[in-house]
Amino acid sequence: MTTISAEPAAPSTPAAALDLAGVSRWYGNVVAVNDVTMRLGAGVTGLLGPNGAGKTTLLHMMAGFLAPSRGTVTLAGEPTWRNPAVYRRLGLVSEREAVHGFLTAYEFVLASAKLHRLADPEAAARRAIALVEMADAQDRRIGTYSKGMRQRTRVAAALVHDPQVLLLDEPFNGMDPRQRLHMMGLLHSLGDAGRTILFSSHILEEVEQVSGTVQVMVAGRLAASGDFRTIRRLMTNRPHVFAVHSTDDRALAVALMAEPSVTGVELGRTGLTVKAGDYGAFTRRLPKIALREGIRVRQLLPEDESLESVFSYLVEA
Ligand SMILES: Nc1ncnc2c1ncn2[C@@H]1O[C@H](COP(=O)(O)OP(=O)(O)OP(=O)(O)O)[C@@H](O)[C@H]1O
Repeated sequence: MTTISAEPAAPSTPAAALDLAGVSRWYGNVVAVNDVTMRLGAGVTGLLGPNGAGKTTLLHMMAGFLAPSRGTVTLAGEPTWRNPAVYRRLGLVSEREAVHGFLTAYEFVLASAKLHRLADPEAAARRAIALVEMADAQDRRIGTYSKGMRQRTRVAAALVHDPQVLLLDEPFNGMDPRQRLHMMGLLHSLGDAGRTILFSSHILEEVEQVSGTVQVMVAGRLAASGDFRTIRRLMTNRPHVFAVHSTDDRALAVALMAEPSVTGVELGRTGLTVKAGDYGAFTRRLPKIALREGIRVRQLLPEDESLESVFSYLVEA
């Protein structure tokens, strides 16, 4: 993990909890967020879920940009929707946001400071830029920056008013590994300084590396939440599904049913569908069983490895 040399200042007021109580949001017939209840406190939380799970909608409701159709989002007890007092305590880095390439980072962040009507916008812009380690490049045009530098500039703009809560929508998208590490270090140090940081991602590894706590969303619902080790265990211990075809599927099915690593076998027209609790144990055992039974395995294909299926397992669990 890279370390951030500029010591991030703690927010001027301590972090307050962001509370979601029975929050739903629908667009016509589409239920984007369905009855989500969660509490976020100081530190880094990852919001994990496949595309379309409702992460962006949830973040926008948290930030007060979107009204919940039902339920409430509150920061330290105050609703975030239509509440300018709360906007001063929150920052949002949205997923896609065009930044004028002809501006310098300093000009861009300064504009954000002025929008917030800060007493000393110049000092606030310089402080936020130092926090994301962009001071050296702050007078260059944004058009000349790398993706990671542009992203850090947007984080600086969202931090310029020293918010207690920072929400980031897919901040690692399109970054190379070095830029990722840098951004991870930055989020860590902001969280360690007492801010409430929530970032969304559809990649478990990303969330694992940055956050202590993970909230998993699937199809608008909160499917799981907890420490990343618990989430990882839930995801890797799920049953794996394999398509198996051999010279004698019927005999192989009988032999497999006696195997402890196998939790289900189905004989179909094109072969067997086998469910196994442990991926490694099953793939090691199968050739041995086939040899013992005098059967030749013609095909072994894992069937169920899409991200969506992993997530839907969590919903069913
Ligand atoms: N303005 C809108 N009008 C209609 N449907 C919408 C609107 N915004 C989002 N949706 C739908 O709500 C659901 C959740 O979308 P959302 O963007 O919140 O998910 P997400 O997890 O952020 O996914 P992604 O990472 O792909 O942005 C999707 O089915 C999406 O099509």
